Order: sequence, then structure tokens, then C-alpha cells
Amino acid sequence: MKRSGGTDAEKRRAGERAAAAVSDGDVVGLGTGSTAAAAIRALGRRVDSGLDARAIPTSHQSRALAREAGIPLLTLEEATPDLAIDGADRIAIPDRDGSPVLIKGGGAAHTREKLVDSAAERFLVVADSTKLTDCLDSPVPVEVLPDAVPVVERRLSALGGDPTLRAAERKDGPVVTDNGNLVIDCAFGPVDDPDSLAADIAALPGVLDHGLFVGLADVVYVGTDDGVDVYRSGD
Ligand SMILES: O=C(CO)[C@H](O)[C@H](O)COP(=O)(O)O
Repeated sequence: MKRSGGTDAEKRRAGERAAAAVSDGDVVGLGTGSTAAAAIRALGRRVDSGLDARAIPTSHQSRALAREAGIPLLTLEEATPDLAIDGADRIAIPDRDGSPVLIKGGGAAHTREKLVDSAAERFLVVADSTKLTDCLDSPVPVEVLPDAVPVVERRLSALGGDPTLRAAERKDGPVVTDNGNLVIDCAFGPVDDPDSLAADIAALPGVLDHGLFVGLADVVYVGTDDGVDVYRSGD
């Protein structure tokens, strides 16, 4: 999937704002991608200055970055995250009460991200301003067991989708996830009922998880030219 391009400054502002929300003693779920990386680096600076925080990574990338930043690591067997900080590819903010809906998985890490983000007591999303949208119409990443690809592709088509196996950019063949599976990006056009689409995709045999995150995000920090816009679930 093509990665989008908000500015580094917007990502840094959003990441720093989320890292500032971590309190002494917290266990933090660490998301994947460039904006989550900005939050990890900012959290590392706070740990370096004496903050007592430990973290549970969602990918090889976030584990390596956290190690580099000097953040002590834990697993889900050892702790439950107090909060998780993670990026998103698309974010729809509801007009009325309700939680922002996200499409994630541009970095093929959405299965572990959903596991950690949903286990956390609070889920903080960090993003640059290009991620906000009124219409969720970008393809939904679906992590699939390698043997299940043809079956899942047929079933996604039956749900009205247009599935494409994600190709690797710097190797021949498909993208292989941290879990050893493949990713199908499935275009559905505008997603009007994310709840029901999420349930339909999750129910397909051979699917590990998909990138629709519904009812999970508590706060969204969006970096702008000169600050951070904050959206809270239910505001
Ligand atoms: O879902 C993700 C990885 O699976 C990322 O959080 C998402 O792709 C956003 O990445 P970035 O902050 O680099 O734009």
C-alpha cells in the first residue's frame, strides 16, 4: 500500500503530545509507523530524563526503536498497557457522539496493533493532518494466512470488495508480515457501515485481522502547521 506523506513536523508534534500524556509508572503500547516512531523517540527522551515508563511494542520496528530510545520493554504476558499510542492511515471523526473510526495497516502491523491498542485502557492516536477524512474509502488491509489467500480473496469480492495482494517494494513477491502472513488490501469504495464491514471481514476463515478500528480510539492528536488538534471520543 502506498504510504502517505504528511510533514515530519506534524508527525513530531502529534507524537510529542501523546508522549507527554504518559505518567510515571505507566505501561505504554507502542504502535508502528513514522508518527508512532516520533512518539517513541519523544517517550525515550522522557525516560532518559527520569520518567518511569515501560512499553509493549507492536512490531519489530517499534521494538527496535524502543530499545534504541532506552525504553524498557515488556510483553502482554507480563503487563496490560495503561495506554497505547499508535498511528493511522485514515481517520474519520464522527459528527456526533461516538468514537473515531480508523483504517490502519499501511505498515502491515495492524493485527498486533489491534491486540495491543484494544488491550490498553486508553488508546491515543497520533497522525499528521493528511490522515483526516470525511469519507473512509481507502482500501482495508487484511492479514491472511498464506494458504487462505485465494479463498479470502473470493469471499472479499463477494462482500463487494476489490482485493489486491500487497506486493513488497524491495523484494520480489508479496509483503510478509511480522507474523509470517500475507496482506490483502481490499477496496470497498466509501465504507458507510464500518461496524458491519468489520464484523463481516473478521468472520472469514483464514483472516487474522483487518485494519478497520471501530470503537477503539479514545483520543486523536493531529499535528498541524503550528500545533496539535485534539479530538476526543464522544466529544
Ligand atoms: O497502521 C500502521 C502500521 O500498520 C501505521 O500506524 C499507519 O500506517 C500510519 O503510519 P504513518 O504514521 O507512518 O503514516
